[in-house]
Amino acid sequence: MKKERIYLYDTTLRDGQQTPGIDFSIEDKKTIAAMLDEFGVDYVEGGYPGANPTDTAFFKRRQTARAKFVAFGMTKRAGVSASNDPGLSALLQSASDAVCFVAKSWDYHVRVALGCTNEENLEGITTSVTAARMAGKEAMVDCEHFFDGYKANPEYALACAAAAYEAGARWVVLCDTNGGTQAGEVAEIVHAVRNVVPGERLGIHAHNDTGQAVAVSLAAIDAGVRQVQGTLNGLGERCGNADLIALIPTLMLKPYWADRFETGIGSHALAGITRLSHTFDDVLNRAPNEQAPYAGASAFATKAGIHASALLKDPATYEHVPPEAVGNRRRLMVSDQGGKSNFIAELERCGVKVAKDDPRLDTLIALVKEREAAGYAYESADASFELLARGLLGAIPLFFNVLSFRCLVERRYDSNGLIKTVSEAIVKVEIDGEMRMSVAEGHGPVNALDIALRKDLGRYQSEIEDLELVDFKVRILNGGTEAITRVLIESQDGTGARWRTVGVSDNIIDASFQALMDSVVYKLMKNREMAGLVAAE
Ligand SMILES: CC(=O)SCCNC(=O)CCNC(=O)[C@H](O)C(C)(C)COP(=O)(O)OP(=O)(O)OC[C@H]1O[C@@H](n2cnc3c(N)ncnc32)[C@H](O)[C@@H]1OP(=O)(O)O
Ligand SMILES: CC(=O)C(=O)O
Repeated sequence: MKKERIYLYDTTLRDGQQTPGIDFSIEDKKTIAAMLDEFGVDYVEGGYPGANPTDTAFFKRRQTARAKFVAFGMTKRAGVSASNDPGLSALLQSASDAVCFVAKSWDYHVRVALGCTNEENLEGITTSVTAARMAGKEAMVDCEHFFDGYKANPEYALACAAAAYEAGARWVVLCDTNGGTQAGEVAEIVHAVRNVVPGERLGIHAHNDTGQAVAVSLAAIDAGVRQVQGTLNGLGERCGNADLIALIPTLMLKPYWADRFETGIGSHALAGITRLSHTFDDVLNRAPNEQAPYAGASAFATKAGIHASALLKDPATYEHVPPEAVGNRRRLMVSDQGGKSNFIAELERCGVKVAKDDPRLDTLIALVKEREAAGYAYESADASFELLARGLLGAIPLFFNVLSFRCLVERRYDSNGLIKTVSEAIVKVEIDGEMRMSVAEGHGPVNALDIALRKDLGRYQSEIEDLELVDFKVRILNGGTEAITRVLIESQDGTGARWRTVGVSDNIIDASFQALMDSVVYKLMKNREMAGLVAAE
């Protein structure tokens, strides 16, 4: 059976830009357009030329090599001719391959938001599409509020879709602008629209206000539309748009879709989708969503011993698709939910081999479970786990011995009576039989301790110069005056490697110091490339 083509339309740079807190620079836009182009989507909607200086400048030249570069904007205003509408002119003069017009298709909006007649709105659609085509551009129309409009006045919503189609729009896109339409309703309405516009000219643009944007988009495809609009990581106004990072693998890997449809994305590119998702988060300067379908760090992770045991026998037992297909990886994590299989897999990842019947493995598991009950979280602290395991199963050199540490937080008043809070720390360590004492001031007690600990480690000092703390999280595990505190620290070094360590105590400074110590010791151990050297033989 010949597969039908689904066209992928990305609106990250336009609807994504409408997300609260998102403000792309022109350089961001160029980077993102290039990423999308290389990935293989069919259309990149670059923004709204004429609406702001960034978008106007961005449309001075074509920004994609392969994908069609689309300018977005509204249809001609009522009461002016096409040639006298500055908004329309900006779209037509932009260096785009296509123009996507947003048009009203709900008579209530025509009356309230536009304040013109239904006929004037239809005329605006026809005139705008014709003008874009005459300018040599592919024209398409986003029928705003189409589903709500159809429910209120089906004849008028259909007349808007038909006007766009009859004027020669390549795509008539049905938008669930307020994001409340249910998947079943969308399917029903798409079937009705196909009486006036053929499915191969219809698109869907869904918002995620009920958490169903991907489901709604798939329902529309099932009902006959052949273009789907969405964004990277589901960015978009309010709760976002259909997430292309979830939608594309579903279309390509699930036989229900893949047996009938194809996209312009190859399987090699699909294996880069996790990287695409994370690189995009980097551009936004935000942490990736660990639970994101397909691309999240937890998407193929398990803590559960029963799952890990079966996964090691055959990954298909607990995976709906192979993680490699989307460039992600399987993670069997150690925790109080894990059995021997989780531990053996994690130890192997660290380069430590241990037999399933080695009694030290039972000791390690018991120790991890006991410590987790006390508040440690080893699934989030890979380096602390490795140190614990290597200490128990093999050997870790005693690089240095901390004899004591002290922390002081003092509130001082200067001569003008202004308050200044100062943190000071003193750390005493013994290295090669010699005692060294370091004193440091910091922005807070933990910062002061960190500086003091890393100030003078004798012959190891040069090895930790590139060590950097990149994240510090504190969690109070129980309330009251005897609260237990868990500190998680993320560190990195000049090689770009990152590792996480944990400390737990009823004293936040003590918990922080444990996590700091683990970070430094892990770095020294990593430097020596100890993998294999301390394996439990
Ligand atoms: C569903 C969506 O996401 S659609 C995309 C929404 N995105 C944006 O609005 C972002 C970019 N927008 C902008 O920068 C500005 O709104 C501009 C530059 C487009 C227009 O700015 P202004 O001229 O100051 O108008 P303003 O934003 O106040 O109001 C929008 C106007 O467009 C009109 N309009 C809205 N949709 C349409 C349409 N499809 N066709 C014709 N006119 C329309 C409104 O009736 C309103 O007209 P009015 O000024 O006579 O009341
Ligand atoms: C066009 C658009 O973004 C919408 O209707 O939601």
